[in-house]
Amino acid sequence: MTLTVPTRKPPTTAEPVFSVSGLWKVFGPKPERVPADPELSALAPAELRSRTGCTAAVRDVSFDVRKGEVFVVMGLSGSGKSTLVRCLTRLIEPTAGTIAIDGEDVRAMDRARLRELRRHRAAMVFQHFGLLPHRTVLDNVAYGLEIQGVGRSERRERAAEFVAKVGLAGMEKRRPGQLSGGQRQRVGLARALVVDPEVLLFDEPFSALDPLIRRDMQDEVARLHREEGRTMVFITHDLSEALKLGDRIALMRDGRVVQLGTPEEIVGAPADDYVREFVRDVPREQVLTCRTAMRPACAEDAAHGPALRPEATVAEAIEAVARAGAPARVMDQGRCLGVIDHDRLLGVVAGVTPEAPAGTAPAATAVGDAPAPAGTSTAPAMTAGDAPTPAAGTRTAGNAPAPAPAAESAPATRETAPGEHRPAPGGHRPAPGEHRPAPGERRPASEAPAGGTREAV
Ligand SMILES: Nc1ncnc2c1ncn2[C@@H]1O[C@H](COP(=O)(O)OP(=O)(O)OP(=O)(O)O)[C@@H](O)[C@H]1O
Repeated sequence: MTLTVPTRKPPTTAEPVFSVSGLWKVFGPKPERVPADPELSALAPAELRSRTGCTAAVRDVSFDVRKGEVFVVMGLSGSGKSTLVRCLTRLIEPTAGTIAIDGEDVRAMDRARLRELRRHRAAMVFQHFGLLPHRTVLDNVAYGLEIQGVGRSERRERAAEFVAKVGLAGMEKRRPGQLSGGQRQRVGLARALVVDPEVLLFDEPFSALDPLIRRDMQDEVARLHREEGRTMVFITHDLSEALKLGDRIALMRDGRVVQLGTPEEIVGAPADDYVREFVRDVPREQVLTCRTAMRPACAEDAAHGPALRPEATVAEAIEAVARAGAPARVMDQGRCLGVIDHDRLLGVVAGVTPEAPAGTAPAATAVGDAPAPAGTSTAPAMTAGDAPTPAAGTRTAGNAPAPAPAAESAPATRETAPGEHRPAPGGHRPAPGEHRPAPGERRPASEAPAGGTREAV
């Protein structure tokens, strides 16, 4: 699998735009009895179908989409992705549960309010974007403004701005038939963007595009997100697309969200065998970060070696360590959080957690980024008081790793306290002076992805 996962900002903890709780969508006769009856709601999909004739496309799903994040809904065909996202704006009527946008109850909205929701607040970009064939590119983009009643000259001016923004300047007068598939998709994107929605909902927008154009469009979405910080919900069944674009990923199976977390959490700590199978071929070094891979620093290595940010990928660390010929320091605001050496790098690539080198004492030290001049005393070794302390509610050393969260209700992500060592997702948090592989984190070498499947960033 080729993967180009950008170094990303830590996941936002901003307030939710969408809040979804206990959501069900059941197709079939008398659908509301399924979520209401614990016996029926516990049935496996095939049994539910044979006993009731119903399909539970979405089963008791809860999550928040936070302001400014790209929230990816991923899963195999038929897992319920489209149904779930269509429920958000009631393009499909939910059977049970609650949905709120900015605190407003979506299920209580009347038709006019719903229309307003779909036109102004949560615009959908479809795979088949339904461009109007007899209109020019400019008029297709302006269409969304036209239904909003914006005057002709203003809407043409704004449309031209968004045509340029998606890289189609000069093509304003063409008709959709004179465009390639990728260009048409850009028109669809500009048409959704021009109405300035709070949230963009993408339903597998690029799955019909050939791989190169697809990558182009993914980059376009990533760029727009970077520049505008717009909240996006993005459906895909393509893992590399999910890892590339998603700040967080909800992985669906048979209508349920089986895991919700950052790409790093999904790849580093699959919640079950299904997720593990999904992420098996992912080049871990391109997803896992230095914060996850590092070991505690000793006093002497806290002052030497190349400096990396905690969010840098292990792939970046491999390059830095190879160039310097020495372990890299993971630095945050002048503080050495830990060290990444060859053992750690190999451990990530092989999918195993290396044992600590004998005698390694952890040292989290407040030192400058610049290496200490030769002959000066190195930074002081960490005192007990400096020890990275787990934030309240997190695991402490020695605890078995908590199973990765099955849904939003579990703490899929959390902010890291300043100076705190963030544990490998599902992995281990070493106690001071201790290195222990986390149970369940160690993968047998036979399971490690073959070297041949990996490609450089
Ligand atoms: N109108 C409907 N009536 C009955 N069953 C439906 C209906 N729409 C969807 N389903 C069923 O609900 C389940 C989820 O479908 P959905 O389209 O949400 O999945 P998906 O993950 O988006 O799939 P894909 O990736 O193929 O688009 C499937 O079993 C599907 O057959």
